[in-house]
Amino acid sequence: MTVAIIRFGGSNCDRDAERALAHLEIDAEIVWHEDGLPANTSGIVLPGGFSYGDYLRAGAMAAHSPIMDEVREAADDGVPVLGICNGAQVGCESSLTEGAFTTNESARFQCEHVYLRVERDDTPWTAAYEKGDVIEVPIAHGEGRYEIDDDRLAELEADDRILFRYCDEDGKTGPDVNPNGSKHNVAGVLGDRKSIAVLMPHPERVSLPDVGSTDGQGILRGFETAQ
Ligand SMILES: NC(=O)CC[C@H](N)C(=O)O
Repeated sequence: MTVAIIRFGGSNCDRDAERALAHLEIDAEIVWHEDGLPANTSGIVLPGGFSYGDYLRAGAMAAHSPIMDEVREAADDGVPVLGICNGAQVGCESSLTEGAFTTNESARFQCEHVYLRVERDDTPWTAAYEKGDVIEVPIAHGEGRYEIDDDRLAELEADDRILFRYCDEDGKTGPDVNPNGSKHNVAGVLGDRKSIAVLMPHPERVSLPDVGSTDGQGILRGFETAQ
């Protein structure tokens, strides 16, 4: 089992993901996007960063790399795919997941710890938690406001495809605990199967005990659970 962490020009959280996965003894390697997916790929991380300097819209240019066609095919074959922050933006821009991550309501880059409520626990990414659990995970983005049209959001909610919502310490969601103005406090969503997920917060930054919290480990363990 090898998780391919796809590096685009401007990715900067690829090594963080590699270290966090190594700590969990999940085999992973960084793959330059122009080299294509290795044949033994059993999982895919679209890491955080500023691919192509966030030109046009964050993630929009990386979404056009030919490797994203391979990612789509692998995802359709059931290979687990996790998009983190800029990777979440790439995921939405390449239609792996629905909606878009747009400029924060504050119009500023925000770097802070937030609370997330686990909205369902029957996915590889959340099997380590219980539905309703609250985890603390950092955000670091300027374009993290989840946007989607109302009808489509209602369908996603009816299909139970919202994975995480921003909340307070007690798990209450609402406009006052919404760091970036995301619609319905959405912080992470599933694609058209449970093995495809994207989220704006950074689980790989709270996975090593040395950095003070391991709340994000369960999300990365999805690569084991999905096998
Ligand atoms: N940490 C990141 O991945 C940065 C995300 C993105 N480029 C933004 O600022 O919105």
